[in-house]
Amino acid sequence: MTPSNDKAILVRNLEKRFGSFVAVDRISFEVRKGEIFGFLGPNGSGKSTTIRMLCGILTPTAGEGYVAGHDIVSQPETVKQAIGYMSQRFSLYEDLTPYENIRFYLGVYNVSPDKWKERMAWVLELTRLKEVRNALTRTLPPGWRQRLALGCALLHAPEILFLDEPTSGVDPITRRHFWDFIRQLAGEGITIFITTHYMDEARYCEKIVMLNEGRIVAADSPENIIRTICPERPEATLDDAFVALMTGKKGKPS
Ligand SMILES: Nc1ncnc2c1ncn2[C@@H]1O[C@H](COP(=O)(O)OP(=O)(O)OP(=O)(O)O)[C@@H](O)[C@H]1O
Repeated sequence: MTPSNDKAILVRNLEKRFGSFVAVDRISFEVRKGEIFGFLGPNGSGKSTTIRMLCGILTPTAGEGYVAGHDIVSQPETVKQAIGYMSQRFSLYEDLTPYENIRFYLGVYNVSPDKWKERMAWVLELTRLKEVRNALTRTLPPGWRQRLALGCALLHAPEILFLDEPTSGVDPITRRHFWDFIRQLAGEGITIFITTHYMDEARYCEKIVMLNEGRIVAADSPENIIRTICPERPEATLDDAFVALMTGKKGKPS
């Protein structure tokens, strides 16, 4: 298998075992460049394990994967340079200021020092945090900290952004603003790979892969998944389709 030009991510028969336990069971999927791609599944279904393999920090036990054209097994370091990653916990130093957090991540991502000033200004502008750049991060509202974490993940101008449950614990308005931001980034050509437990926001994804017990149980647009899984229920939601797929019950009228 070789990566093609319009694919940001290409995965074939990817597997991860921990001893005899199969956490990710030979999954295959593709993500187009600039796509907003949703990776959904219940707790323990293998989402984070897959993300860790795609980010080059966990070695698969079998299968292949290419991220931004780089082999996740033989080129994990180049993969890391091409991606941004934001976790549920935002990974910020709460006792540092936004300015100091950004300064820290410029070093982590190996951004060349002659670009620091320009990237710092760019990120403070993008995240609308210029006015509070010298306040303590822990004093900022969750939505602002979320923007800061997202900005830090973008400092090295990655081609692909991995967002692992980025909206956990933030209110619905902040979530909506966050999604406006995500769409803006995708519009600029950045590929978005996102996991979420909120089905209302998964509807914003152009394509979704649903995972259960390490296996792919659905892969399509949200609309097509709903139509296929709940064919007799025109009012069905993605939530209904998700529950039907995870419990093995057909999406019939109750
Ligand atoms: N290092 C490890 N050693 C053994 N088992 C592991 C290890 N990492 C993950 N697992 C197991 O693999 C399975 C998949 O875990 P994973 O964290 O990928 O799920 P997830 O879909 O991301 O769940 P969540 O939504 O709760 O984050 C779980 O049963 C987990 O206990």
